[in-house]
Amino acid sequence: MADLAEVVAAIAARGAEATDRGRVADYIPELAKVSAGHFGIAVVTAAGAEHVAGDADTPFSIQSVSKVFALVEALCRHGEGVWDRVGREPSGSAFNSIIQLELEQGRPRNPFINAGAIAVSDLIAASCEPGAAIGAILARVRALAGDDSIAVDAAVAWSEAVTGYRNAALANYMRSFGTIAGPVDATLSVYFQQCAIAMSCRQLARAGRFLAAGGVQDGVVIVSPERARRINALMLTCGHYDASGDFAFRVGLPAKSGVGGGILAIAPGRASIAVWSPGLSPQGNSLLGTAALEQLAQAMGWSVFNPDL
Ligand SMILES: NC(=O)CC[C@H](N)C(=O)O
Repeated sequence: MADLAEVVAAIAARGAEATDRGRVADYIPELAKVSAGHFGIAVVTAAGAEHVAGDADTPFSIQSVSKVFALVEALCRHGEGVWDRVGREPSGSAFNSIIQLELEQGRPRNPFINAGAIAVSDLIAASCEPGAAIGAILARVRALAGDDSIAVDAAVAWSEAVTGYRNAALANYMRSFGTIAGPVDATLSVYFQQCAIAMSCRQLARAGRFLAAGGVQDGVVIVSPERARRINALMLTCGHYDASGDFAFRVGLPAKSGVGGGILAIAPGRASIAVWSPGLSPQGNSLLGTAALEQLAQAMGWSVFNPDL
C-alpha cells in the first residue's frame, strides 16, 4: 500500500506544475477573479488523521458542494418527505438545464442539479423562521467542520444574485408547479448564499468525514448509516451532472463538484477528500481536481468498485 502522505505531496506537486488547467467559471463575475493557478488537496481519514498539500488552507467558493450539506439539513428536517419534491436519478444534462423540468412537470431529477438544490433550499426555508434558513445551513457546515469562522462570501452571493437569471427562471418555473412553496426571491437568496459559502480544502474534508464513517463524526450521529450510504449513492450517480458517469469510470468514488473548482470525495470507511483547482471542464467540474482524485484513487486503491476498499 502506497504511503498516503507521499501520494498527497506528489499529487500537489503535479497539480502545481500542470499547464492545461481548464477555464475558470466566468458566468458569476466574482468567480472570474480567481486565479487558475491554485491547487489544494486535503485528505482526512475516517479516524481523523489529516494530510494536506498545496493551497489546502486557502478558502474558496464551495458553490455546488454546498448542495450536499443542504441535503443533509433538509433530510434532518423533513426526513423522506424530501423525495416528494426531488427525484434520485442522474439527469444526464447540464447543472443549470431547464428543458427536463418542463418534460417532467417541474420535478427536478435530483438534489444536486440547480433546480433540485433550489427546491431543497425552499424546503429548509419552509421549516425555519423567515430569514433563518441560511443560518441553519451555515451552522450545519460549521458544526461538521468544527470551525465557526466559516462564512458566506457576501461579494460572491451578490454577484450571483444580480446575474442569476437562469436560476430565477428555474425557481419561477418550479413555483408554478408547487415544487417550491415559498416566495421565489427568498428561496433564491438562501440558494445563492449557500453556494457562496467559502471554505478551504481542509475545512471541507473535515466537514465530509461523517460520510466516510457511516454517518458518525467524533462519536456524534450526524445521520444514520443508511442515510450516509444513500447520500454517497447520490453523490456517485449525480454529483458531477452530465459527467457523473465519466467521473465514476475514472475515479469510482462518491463526490460532489462545484463551479468554484472544489470537489468533495468520499472513500467509504477510508477518508474524506477535498481538492480545489478553479479551472473547469466544459461540464463545470474542476479539471485538475478530477485528475488529482483519479491519481489518489489509483495509488491508494480507493474506489467503491475495488473489492478491497
Ligand atoms: N455547478 C455549480 O457549482 C453551480 C452553482 C452556482 N451557484 C449556480 O447556481 O450556477
